[in-house]
Amino acid sequence: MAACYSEIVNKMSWISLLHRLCMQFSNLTRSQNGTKQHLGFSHDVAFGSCRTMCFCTLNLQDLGVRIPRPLGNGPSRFIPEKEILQVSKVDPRAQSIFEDAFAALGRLDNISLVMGFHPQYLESFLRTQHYLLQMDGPLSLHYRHYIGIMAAARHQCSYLVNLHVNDFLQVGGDPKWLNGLDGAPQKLQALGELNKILAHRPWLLTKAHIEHLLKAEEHSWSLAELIHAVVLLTHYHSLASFTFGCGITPEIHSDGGHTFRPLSLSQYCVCDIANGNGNGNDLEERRSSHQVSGEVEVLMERMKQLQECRDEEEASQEEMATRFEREKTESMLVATAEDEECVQSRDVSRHFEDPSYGYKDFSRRGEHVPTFRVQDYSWEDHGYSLVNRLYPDVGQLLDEKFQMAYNLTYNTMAMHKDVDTTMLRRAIWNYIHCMFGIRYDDYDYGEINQLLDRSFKVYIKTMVCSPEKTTKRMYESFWRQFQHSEKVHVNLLLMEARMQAELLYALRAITCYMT
Ligand SMILES: CC(C)C[C@H](N)C(=O)O
Repeated sequence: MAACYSEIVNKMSWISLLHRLCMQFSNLTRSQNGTKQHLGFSHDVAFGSCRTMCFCTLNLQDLGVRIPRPLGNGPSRFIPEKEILQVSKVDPRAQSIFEDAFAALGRLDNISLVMGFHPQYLESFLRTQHYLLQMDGPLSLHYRHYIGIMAAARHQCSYLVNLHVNDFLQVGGDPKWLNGLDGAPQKLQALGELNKILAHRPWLLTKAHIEHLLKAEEHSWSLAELIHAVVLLTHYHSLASFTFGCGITPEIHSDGGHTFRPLSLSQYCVCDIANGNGNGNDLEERRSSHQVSGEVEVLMERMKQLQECRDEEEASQEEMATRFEREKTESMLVATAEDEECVQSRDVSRHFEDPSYGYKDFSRRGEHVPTFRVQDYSWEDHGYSLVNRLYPDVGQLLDEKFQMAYNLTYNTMAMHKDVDTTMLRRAIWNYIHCMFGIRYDDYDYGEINQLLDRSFKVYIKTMVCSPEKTTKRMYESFWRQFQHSEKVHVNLLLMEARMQAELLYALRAITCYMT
């Protein structure tokens, strides 16, 4: 009987997932003037499912079955659900990407919904991810998901771990491997060290690490497999940053996505509760603009002044180098968040050894990060072709995705239109690379201090170095007048810059090994 109940409950969580998706799609399918469009999911279908659900719920409840209900309000803890759904209502491109993603995977995850603010980028992101996980490639499917789990677990990202645990099992992965890295084949265990270094101190990678993996006799990796693994590791480290940086909530059917605690149903329809519209959190207070008014204008003024100075005087090479070193050292000392509010619903530490090896262990001591000169090894001139040679098409896909993130602009700054934001976006990208010791010798790092204020730097540092410590307060305290979509935009820059930085170190080590 117990088994039978748990089966029903399991089904119910799927029904509720389906219902949620239907509601989401019903929201997506309603166009601005309220007329319905003919898509795979219509409001009627959603409404039908909702009614079925109410019906099921009541009957099952009569039988004494515990009914799961969603926790949280939509895809992000930081962004009101309505705002996220609004995007796809007004942007047909986002809508069609969502449909394709749903058709390909049978799900539409919260990451995609939040990335939907930037459909052009989302398309490139999903294309790459689909290629890495599902298309022909050196690694078997269960290896790919396991590597995703290992990478996400480094940052205690239970959201991504859960997603890939499900995928891993679905493609026939051995459940025993999920008990910990010890339970996985030696070949994967050997990847643990690379995972750890890449995630926290990629500058320490040497060709010896690569050699260790490629020459391990019967457990050795081929070069092509290693490239595939490196791309997956860096993809999931940076996606963990995005997940925490945007406060992505667990999928409804995952751990932490639902609860069995009953809610007072008196004033709400069950469908409203399931849709997250029942508890009034959507009426989230708008950011109090009077305290921060002028913030955007000050920033725009600084950009203008810097542009003018740029045209006037040029600093010497030595001065430019000093400015980089100063910014790099300072970035090491920016404190990341306190431990408050960290949400962890599943013990993921068992997936990797040495959980103590995190960023904080050395940043406080002010470890010296060596300088990596982009003239010596860059993505465009070196990394790209190495990846493309060993794992065809992936270099191209990554390149498109990097460019997309780097060049994405709507020429807006909060409420201002027609603004050239290149300087600000460059400062963000270069600051992240600077934290990793990567230097562009034609960039004046003095600009960073003019454009990125302290609370923004704390957010960036936390999100890139210890993403699991990102808090809602941190998200709210930087750029208070900017739109949520702009903060998601910032997250895309951070995520891609981080991925490229890790990749540069890994690929440079591989190149050293090969030559
Ligand atoms: C990250 C933001 C400053 C981006 C800006 N809204 C733009 O469209 O360029």
